[in-house]
Amino acid sequence: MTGLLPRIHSPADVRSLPESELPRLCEELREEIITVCGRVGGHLGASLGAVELVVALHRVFHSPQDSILFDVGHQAYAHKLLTGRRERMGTLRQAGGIAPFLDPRESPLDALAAGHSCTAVSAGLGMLEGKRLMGRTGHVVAVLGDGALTGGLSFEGLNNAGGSHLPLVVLLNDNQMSISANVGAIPALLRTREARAFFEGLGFTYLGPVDGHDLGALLKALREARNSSRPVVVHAMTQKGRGFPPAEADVQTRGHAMGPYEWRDGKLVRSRGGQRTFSEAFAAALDDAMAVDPRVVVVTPAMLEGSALVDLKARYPDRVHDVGIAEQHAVTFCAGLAAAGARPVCVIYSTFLQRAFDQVVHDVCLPGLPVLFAVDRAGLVGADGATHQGTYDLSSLRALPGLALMAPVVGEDLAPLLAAALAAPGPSAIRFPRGTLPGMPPELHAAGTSPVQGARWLLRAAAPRLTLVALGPLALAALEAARAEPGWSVLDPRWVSPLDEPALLEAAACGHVVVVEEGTTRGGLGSAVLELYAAQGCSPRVRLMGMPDAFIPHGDARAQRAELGLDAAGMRRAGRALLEMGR
Ligand SMILES: Cc1ncc(C[n+]2csc(CCOP(=O)(O)OP(=O)(O)O)c2C)c(N)n1
Ligand SMILES: CC(=O)[C@@H](O)[C@H](O)COP(=O)(O)O
Ligand SMILES: [Mg+2]
Repeated sequence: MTGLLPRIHSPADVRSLPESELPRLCEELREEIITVCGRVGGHLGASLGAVELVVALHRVFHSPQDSILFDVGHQAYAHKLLTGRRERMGTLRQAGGIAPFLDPRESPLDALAAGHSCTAVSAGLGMLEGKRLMGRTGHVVAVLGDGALTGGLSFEGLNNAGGSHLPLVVLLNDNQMSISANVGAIPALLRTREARAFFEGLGFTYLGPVDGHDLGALLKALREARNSSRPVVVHAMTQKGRGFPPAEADVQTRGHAMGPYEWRDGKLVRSRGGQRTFSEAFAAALDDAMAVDPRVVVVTPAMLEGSALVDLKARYPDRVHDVGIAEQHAVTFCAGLAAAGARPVCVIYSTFLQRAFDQVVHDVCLPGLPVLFAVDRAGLVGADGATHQGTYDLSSLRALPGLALMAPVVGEDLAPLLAAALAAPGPSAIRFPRGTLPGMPPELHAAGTSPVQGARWLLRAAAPRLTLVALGPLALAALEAARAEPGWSVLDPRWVSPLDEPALLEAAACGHVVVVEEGTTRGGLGSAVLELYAAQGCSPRVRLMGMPDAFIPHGDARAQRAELGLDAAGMRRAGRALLEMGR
């Protein structure tokens, strides 16, 4: 018997199937998602839980005339499979392949470009209003998870939508999970009868709760929602990871995001590498700091798992706070903690910190409060692509008066930098990348990891011709490059703000400086160095290397580094070209 999926190229094909075939279609979608994720990894749990929702949505709504907006987009693999991308799904999250989330540039059936959470209601309402303004018809459905209801932006949208009386359909995919178990009062309220009163109080018609795996019930509720002339919430209860026993059994995340896996002798084998990550090393340093200083508290906006804080939370349940997908709140909550005398550490991905920039400026830096931002996933992140690259933390944080900004080269740098940050009277940030810890090269052993004040020479040429000023782990590639080039020195600036000005002026004395950072070159470390040289009337030849003025898509981070010249070979090429210019 041939499958149904190969015959489905668009939502119209889903609509043309007899309703009795839909359960089989769901089964095939699950099999395909499990197979694809096994090969290439991905957001398995959420996508498995949303299979029936996706099928029912495409059955009831006619996209692209109707717009279906998936919050984040990590739950929408079934949507990708039903919208002409099945044959390319094996390229998911790889360079040039199918995108990790949804993007209208990949398919006109992706109504919303996303990757960050809590945007669907606002964008959906805007689309509905935009269609009205442009004289276009078509329904709009915002599909969001219970996790998205921990974020303020969703509520800004719900407030506006409920007051607008426009017929926005909100499909609430309630699986009781964010990445970890969901947190706070609102998810708890969703489990009670108050859910109806809550949404009705906000101006919505409430339909549910419906079993989100019961196609009949879903189709009925969605048809009713489609026919409504006012805002509607359809509350669907789903199971994250459904249909894949290892995900269903994973109490931590229900298989939220999994690396490639395979079955051997009936058992699932995951290749996790086993090496320690920067996040894990930072969490270990935090553990030590918390043991000796009871003022230290840790705050994460819904990234306990990714930031390796699960064990720390178990050890210090009252001093590690998961505040939900609420970056703005996380930062201002830290400001309050600091104002009360605590030493808060806000562990936050670089890309998600973007959402809380004003809170960093207004609530933390302006009053000069001692909040430490542990900026995880700084730089290239790989398969999550453009929405998740840690591109802007250096250039945005560097601009803030009084904020000390530091970067470790190796894991051994983390504890001394953390100690320095916790001892500082004002705000500070330590940025570190996604991925495993590098080894400690002999030059770093010699230079040492403390004291941490100022820059650190990792290699000093006897007759210097060029200095590589390289931030974070890129200093290791700089060392490799410089070892092969006579007359090249390597300076690890360690602090982007305040800059170690004497060391950077010394770096310029040889006449040629290459500044390397994993962040946008617009306004980052390189710009800071150029500003210093301009202010001091010092004019070496300078080349800036970093992330370009463009959004970098999904791909292998290591390969992308090489493409951008952020490896030893690229630094050698750049340095040589700079020296050539001087001839
Ligand atoms: C602004 C922002 N913060 C954090 C994340 C990381 N993140 C991605 S999915 C997710 C959980 C979302 O939970 P929910 O909306 O309930 O969807 P589910 O995964 O349960 O289907 C989180 C925290 C993000 N994508 N965007
Ligand atoms: C969808 C989302 O935002 C997260 O699941 C993210 O993909 C996690 O990234 P890490 O794998 O780097 O923790
Ligand atoms: Mg959820």
